[in-house]
Amino acid sequence: SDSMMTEYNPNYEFGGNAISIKDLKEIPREQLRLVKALGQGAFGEVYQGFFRHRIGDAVEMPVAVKTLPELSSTQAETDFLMEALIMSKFNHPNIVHFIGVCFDKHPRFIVIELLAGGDLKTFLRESRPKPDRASPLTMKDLLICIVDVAKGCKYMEENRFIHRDIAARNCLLTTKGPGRVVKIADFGMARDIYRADYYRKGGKAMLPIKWMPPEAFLDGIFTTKTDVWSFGVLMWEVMSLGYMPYTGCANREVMSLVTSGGRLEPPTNCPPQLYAIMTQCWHPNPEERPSFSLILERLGYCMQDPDVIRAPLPVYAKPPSSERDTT
Ligand SMILES: C[C@@H](Oc1cc(-c2cccc(S(C)(=O)=O)c2)cnc1N)c1cc(F)ccc1N1NC=CN1
Repeated sequence: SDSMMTEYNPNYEFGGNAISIKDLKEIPREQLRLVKALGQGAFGEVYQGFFRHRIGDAVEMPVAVKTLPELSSTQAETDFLMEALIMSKFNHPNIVHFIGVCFDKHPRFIVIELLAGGDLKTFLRESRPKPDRASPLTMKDLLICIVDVAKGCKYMEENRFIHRDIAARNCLLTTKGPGRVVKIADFGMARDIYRADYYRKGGKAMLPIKWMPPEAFLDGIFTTKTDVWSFGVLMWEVMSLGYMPYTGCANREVMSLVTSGGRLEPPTNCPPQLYAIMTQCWHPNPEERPSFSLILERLGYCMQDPDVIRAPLPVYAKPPSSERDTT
């Protein structure tokens, strides 16, 4: 057997028990059918495909397949394994469902549920009001997206798992249409840090500075309150329909702005009750930031508040020329 099976077999501990590679569900490759590329993941191409539970089954389940290129470093192999271990332990409706792996030989695959609505950031940008049509979304739709992510975050908080990269780009939708459910679907940052006790991908360039609190980018301190800060930025992303936070600012400018108390402005038409939750998530003192269970409670009140629910979404306004989107 090759390096994946022998040299690197890091154990992973989640919610009290340790697991390792042997606990991962191995899928026979013949039960998988890759159809089309969805885009580049952190390692290699991500494909849309189908998974047949049993050979001969007529029913095929749509899946997303993360691939690890054959010529990958040992580090990448370990990271890939760690990501599978992390995802395999979650069990929550607002966290992407892990199906299994093909680790018997190259190319290695991680198979997860396919969320046909694509990522949340793209969905928000596509849902902006256009000159010829108002946004198809209501304030309630946006609030439901935010509540879905908060539920996933609450589950991670309860299991003392720190995600480190909560952002609209890392969330997916079951569908773009009504009844959509948002799920947290990318654990790359947590995987990197879990495996190495410092962030090794090379300096600040790789860090999601605009989603990080001061204690994280200044002192490398990460707790569940780090995810609370990032969740506040995700709320801002949703309410602005997918704008890049701190539009036009470089990471260094954001770091000095935020450390001197500067914060994101309320998005157009954002109900003050929602902006209040965002600013609580951005409290300079991590302990003063609300827990995800408290955030969910406050979001619940917003869902019951007609002033919030009935607030209109912004009508068509030419995006500011400086709204350069670089993610
Ligand atoms: C790994 C990948 O996972 C998925 C992507 C899409 C998915 C992503 C985009 C578009 C479509 S779709 C609407 O064409 O079916 C489906 C659907 N389901 C997934 N499980 C992913 C998870 C994320 F949290 C964020 C982005 C991506 N990727 N990776 C490569 C492209 N996106």
